[in-house]
Formats: sequence, structure tokens, C-alpha cells
Amino acid sequence: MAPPEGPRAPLEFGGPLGAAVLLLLLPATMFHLLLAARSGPARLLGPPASLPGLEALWSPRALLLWLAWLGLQAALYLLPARKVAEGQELKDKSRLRYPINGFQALVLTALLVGLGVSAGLPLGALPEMLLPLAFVATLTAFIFSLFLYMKAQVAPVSALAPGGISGNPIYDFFLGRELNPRICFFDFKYFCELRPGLIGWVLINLALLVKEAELRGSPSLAMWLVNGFQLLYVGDALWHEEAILTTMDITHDGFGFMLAFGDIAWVPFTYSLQAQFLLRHPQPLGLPMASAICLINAIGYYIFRGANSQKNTFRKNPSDPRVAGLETISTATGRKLLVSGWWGMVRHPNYLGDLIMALAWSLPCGVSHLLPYFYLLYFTALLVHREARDERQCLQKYGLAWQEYCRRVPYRIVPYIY
Ligand SMILES: NC(=O)C1=CN([C@@H]2O[C@H](COP(=O)(O)OP(=O)(O)OC[C@H]3O[C@@H](n4cnc5c(N)ncnc54)[C@H](OP(=O)(O)O)[C@@H]3O)[C@@H](O)[C@H]2O)C=CC1
Ligand SMILES: CC(C)CCC[C@@H](C)[C@H]1CC=C2C3=C(CC[C@@]21C)[C@@]1(C)CC[C@H](O)C[C@@H]1CC3
Repeated sequence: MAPPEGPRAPLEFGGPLGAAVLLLLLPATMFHLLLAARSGPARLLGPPASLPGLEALWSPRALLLWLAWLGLQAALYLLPARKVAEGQELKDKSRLRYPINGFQALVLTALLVGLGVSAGLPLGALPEMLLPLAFVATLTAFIFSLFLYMKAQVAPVSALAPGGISGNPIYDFFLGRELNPRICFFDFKYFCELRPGLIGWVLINLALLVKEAELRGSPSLAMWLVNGFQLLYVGDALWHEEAILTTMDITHDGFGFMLAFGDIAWVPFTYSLQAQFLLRHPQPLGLPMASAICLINAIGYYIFRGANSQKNTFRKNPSDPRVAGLETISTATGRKLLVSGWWGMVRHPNYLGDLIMALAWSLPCGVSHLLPYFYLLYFTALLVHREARDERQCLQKYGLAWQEYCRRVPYRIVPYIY
């Protein structure tokens, strides 16, 4: 269906040209990182030591494994859930329903993998398949995004996202046209955002740990730390799965290549970069340094979880005793903004905690290479950009009240710095 006439959302990511560049640049970056992590020099910048041929990228075994993985996660999504949550109100005043069983999917996956390993499944062989797996994941993301683009052509106008209806096919393919594409109860965006990629990420980490044990007798302390920290992060996201329903990815952004590729390919294959690096570039790590890194991760997690939980509690029930004493600003929409507690420190305290954790994930890899710090650099850029997008949306939603909030809480992410 044709998009509605009238003022359109401003183009993001540099418009169609930026979207076209990112369509190629994102997969190219992911392959560069995968190749660099396994090469001797492990250079973040500069060309990779060697380029793989098609035979290194294409493997029917990897395709089968990938399809089995997607099938398993889809089946776990369809299992009875402990709760069914309602999403935010949509343009047509309806609310979608979402199963809350992500943590259950993580536990069941762990049990199945455990059973598989005790029955002889060679988990340590997975690191050798990362390249062909990333290749099929990228192909899947392209084909899937094409399907989503076509599906959006027949969706009602009220189902389209504000951002992906520019009329330019490349831009709309990249950003996504339909807000919540689904078939019956199966919500593609919600499924992809939390299941195959996030759970795949910790499975890849675990396989790298197993491989390291096979190569060197036991996993290194650095590998344990990276695995532990990232498992905590993924477990936390799935435990608080319902919170995802209020993020801009679910409520504002369409489902197109950016999120599809980001969720199913970028997250598992680039977020596991530190563990990939450690497998080929073992790093000595003493107990005092390991303890300091654990402390940094704990501080980051404390801020991240504290800020996210405070906002979620407040949004669910402002008179909850845990948040009732906090200072607020009233807005014309009837909703209030927190102006003390975590949200009175900076305007995005949860991003600050997330960035501190990102630093703790890279530190076990030492300081000899820049490559393991890629996540920290990319994530800083992502969150600065995301923060600017969120501010624009909040200014539109809350107008003067948002300006007052910005006046009272002048720093965005890092107190007294940014
Ligand atoms: N690892 C990764 O790759 C990524 C991780 N993340 C993490 O995911 C989490 C969610 O992030 P994200 O969705 O970007 O955004 P936030 O959880 O920060 O949500 C922003 C929204 O919170 C509400 N809000 C803002 N200020 C206040 C206030 N003072 N009082 C009350 N409500 C307020 C507004 O929505 P409203 O008023 O409508 O409620 C605003 O739109 C974060 O912890 C982030 O770090 C995010 C992206 C990528
Ligand atoms: C490929 C592009 C450069 C950008 C892709 C962005 C996606 C990878 C991220 C967009 C928002 C995300 C969120 C998470 C993971 C990364 C993506 C999908 C979380 C699920 C991570 C865990 C947190 O607790 C919640 C996050 C919500 C947003």
C-alpha cells in the first residue's frame, strides 16, 4: 500500500546513500573482524592478512546447522510462556501480545547443548565454522529483509513504521517499513531481537572456551571472565525481556535489514569478538588485575540494572514505594519524567553502565591490540547516535517538559563530560 501523504519523518543514517553504504559496510566490517581475530597480527585497521575464497565461506553443513538453530529457537519461542505481555498502544489503539519465555529458551538451549555435548556433540568444532556460519546468517538477513519489504507492501498503512516509508526502496529496505511484522502470534522483530542472536552469542563464546580448553588444557582466566560477563548480560536481557517492549526498536523502528542483520548476524559474530581474539591470542591475566576488571564490570552492571529497573518500575507503577519518593516533572501527555535518582544524574544512566561493562569485556584481552576494543568503540558510537535519536523523539513527545528536564539534568551520558 502507498504510504500516507503529508510530512514524513526526517531521513536518518545519511538518507538513501548512507543506507546503501551501510548495506555493504556492515557485513564487510563483520567479515573483516572475523578474519582479523583469527589472523596473527589481529589488526583492527588495515587489510586482513588473507582473503578467504568462496570455499571457506560456503558450507552446506553450516547452512544446515544455522537452519536447525533458527528452527530450535522458533520452536522454543512457541512453547507455553510464563506470561503474555501487552506491548505499547499502536496507532490503531490496539496492543500486541508477546510471550515472555526468553529466559526459559536460554535455559532449555543450555540443557539441550549440555545433553548434546554429553552425547558426543563436538562443540569445540564450532569456532572453525564461524566464517561459513556468518556467511549464511548474512544471506539469511538479506533474503529475510526482502521478504519483510514485500510483506510491508500489502500491510495496512497503520502498520507501517514512521521512519521506513520514505518511498526510496534502498532506504526503506534498510530501515524497515513495517513496525511489527508478524504471522499470527509469531512476531519476527521481537523474536529476532532476543533469541537467535543473543543466545547464539553466548553459545559461540562457550564453544570458544571449550576449544581453548582442548588446545591448552584449560580455559584461560581471561576467557572465563569474558564468558561470565557476557552470559550475565544476555541472561539479564532475557530475564527482563518485557522491558524490550518499550525500546525504540520495538515501538518506533521498522523491521528491515538494519535490525534483521544486526540481530541475527552482527550480534553473535561481532559481539563474541573478544572471545574469538582470546582463542588465537592468549593473554596472561593475574588475579589482582582480574579482580579489578570484575569490579569494573560489577559497577557497570549496578548502574545499568539500577537505572533500567528504576525507570521500568516507575513506568509500571509510579506509586511503587521504591520510586514514589523520587522527584518528577509532569508532562502534557500525563506521563512524568524522573528528575532525581539515576535519571537525575545523567539523561541516559543506563548507557553509562552499559559502556562501563563494555570496557570490562575488553580489558581481559590486554592492551597489546586495538581489535578487542572494537566493541567499545562501536558501542560508544551506537549509543551516542541512539541517544540523539531518543532525545529527538522525547522532545517531540514531551516538548517543554523535556526542555526543562534537559535544563535540570544537563549531561547526556557521562556526568560533567558529555
Ligand atoms: N548492547 C547493545 O547493543 C545495546 C544495548 N542497549 C541497552 O538497552 C537498554 C535500553 O535502551 P534504549 O531502548 O535505547 O533506551 P532507554 O531504556 O534509555 O529508554 C529511553 C526512554 O526512556 C524514557 N525516559 C527517558 N528519560 C526518562 C526519565 N527521566 N524518566 C522516565 N522515563 C524516561 C523515554 O521513554 P518514555 O517516556 O516513552 O517511557 C525514553 O524514550 C539500555 O540499557 C541500553 O544500554 C541499547 C542498544 C544496543
Ligand atoms: C548493525 C547495526 C550497526 C546496528 C544493529 C543494532 C542492534 C545490534 C542493536 C539495536 C538494539 C539492540 C538491543 C540489544 C542488542 C543489540 C541491538 C539488537 C539488547 C537486547 C542488548 C541487551 C540489553 O539488555 C537490551 C538491548 C535492547 C536493544
